[in-house]
Amino acid sequence: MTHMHVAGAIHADVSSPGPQWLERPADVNALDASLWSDTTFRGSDGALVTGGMPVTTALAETGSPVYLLDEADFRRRARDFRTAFAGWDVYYAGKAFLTRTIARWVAEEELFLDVCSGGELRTALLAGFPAERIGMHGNNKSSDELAAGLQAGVGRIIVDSLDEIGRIERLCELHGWHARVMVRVTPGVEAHTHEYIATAHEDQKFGFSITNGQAMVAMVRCHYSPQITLIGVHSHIGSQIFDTGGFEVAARRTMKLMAQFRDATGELLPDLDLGGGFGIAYTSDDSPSTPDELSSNLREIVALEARAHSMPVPRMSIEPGRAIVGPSTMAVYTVGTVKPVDLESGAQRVYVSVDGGMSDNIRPALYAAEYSAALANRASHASPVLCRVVGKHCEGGDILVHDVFLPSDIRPGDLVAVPASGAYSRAMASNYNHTPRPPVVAVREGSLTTLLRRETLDDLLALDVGE
Ligand SMILES: Cc1ncc(COP(=O)(O)O)c(C=O)c1O
Ligand SMILES: N[C@@H](CCCC[NH3+])C(=O)O
Repeated sequence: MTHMHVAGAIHADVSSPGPQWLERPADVNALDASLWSDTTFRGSDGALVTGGMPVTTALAETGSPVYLLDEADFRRRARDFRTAFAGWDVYYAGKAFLTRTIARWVAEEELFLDVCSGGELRTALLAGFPAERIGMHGNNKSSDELAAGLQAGVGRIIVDSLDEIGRIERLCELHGWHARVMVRVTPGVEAHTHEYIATAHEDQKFGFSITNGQAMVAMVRCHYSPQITLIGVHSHIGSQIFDTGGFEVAARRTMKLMAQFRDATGELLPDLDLGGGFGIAYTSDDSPSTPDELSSNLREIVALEARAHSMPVPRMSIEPGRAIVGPSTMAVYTVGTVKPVDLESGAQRVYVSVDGGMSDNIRPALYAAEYSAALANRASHASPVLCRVVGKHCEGGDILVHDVFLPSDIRPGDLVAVPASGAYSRAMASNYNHTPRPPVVAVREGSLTTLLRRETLDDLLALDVGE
């Protein structure tokens, strides 16, 4: 069955039912609280409110598109991890999103910080983040990056190759520095997540394999190095993981390795880090665990394994990134065009093009990540229609939200907000099609603080030093 269209008209009554997991909402204006930050709700005039401010007011100030970060929500999630994991060290994973202000909040909330590049390290140090509370990651840290970390006195470097261990030794010897090191191991876990973000199976770039003996080789090498103090073992199984089974296997294998190391060398390593990767809700179909649930699961597993190997429970740490910053932030875009298309089934889908896209959120294109969205500047009495929110880039896969029901009267000039956009969106943004990257603005109690300003075309053109 095909339909005749008046330009732009939407046949709401024949909209596709959407994918199975996506229910046609009874009320298209309702927000699923599990997807939005703590302070977000639909105000009495129909516009979304976040951090005590209508998004329409925020956008009048910031321009579009923008990432609005709910500061109270970010701090609350950081605190929830710290409280639930009391006695463990919680490292905020800066790769998810890091600015100087964020580093300051992380310090104020008494978390530690995981950085994975010289740029993240510099950002943290510029913010005055205490170096001894920083852990430094990376599978190919340059000598310059290692030197910056060693000179600053970072609390630990998580080593990922024998080449890196050699590099650290040479730097320490040359400058009289000393390194506190953890060995990143690959426990051979198949984490249930997208293959690009699973990091504990054998055939990938991170870590030393426990199975083939490389992990023990690296540990022994560090143990006997005069420039290095080996403090423990690190495992990170992947990201956006819901099932604690993977952590259980990782804890079992890493603690067995620590026991074998003790038996071989007589030294009991004090530290074990189980990494980050705790999943969040991007759509109503996702049901993540709370920090309390994660904590009691992990504590139980670790206590069990410690007993099994007659060792004390190590000094434990974790590295959540997404679970702290992801839900705190919504991306807000302005609708530019609305175009209904007919599907083979005879149903219809509406393509809603916005003023951002894969340059500010690559995750749907890269990992087939699902998101949700809502009309943000007003409420609507129109019936829900199946939409696809797409960007403005010259790429068919430039999709922000594959499937979402929005009101059928959605039109150019409307604002669309995408929740759970705080992690790995702006942090992974590019300038594809010479697109300046959007700002990130914190909202709290009705006032705005810019964390990252909007990039301008002049910023981009300044890089182009040709004639
Ligand atoms: C070593 C390490 N720690 C922590 C994280 C943070 O992961 P997430 O943001 O999923 O918690 C990552 C990213 O996957 C990582 O590679
Ligand atoms: N960037 C990934 C997560 C992996 C990042 C850290 N190892 C994502 O957006 O889901």
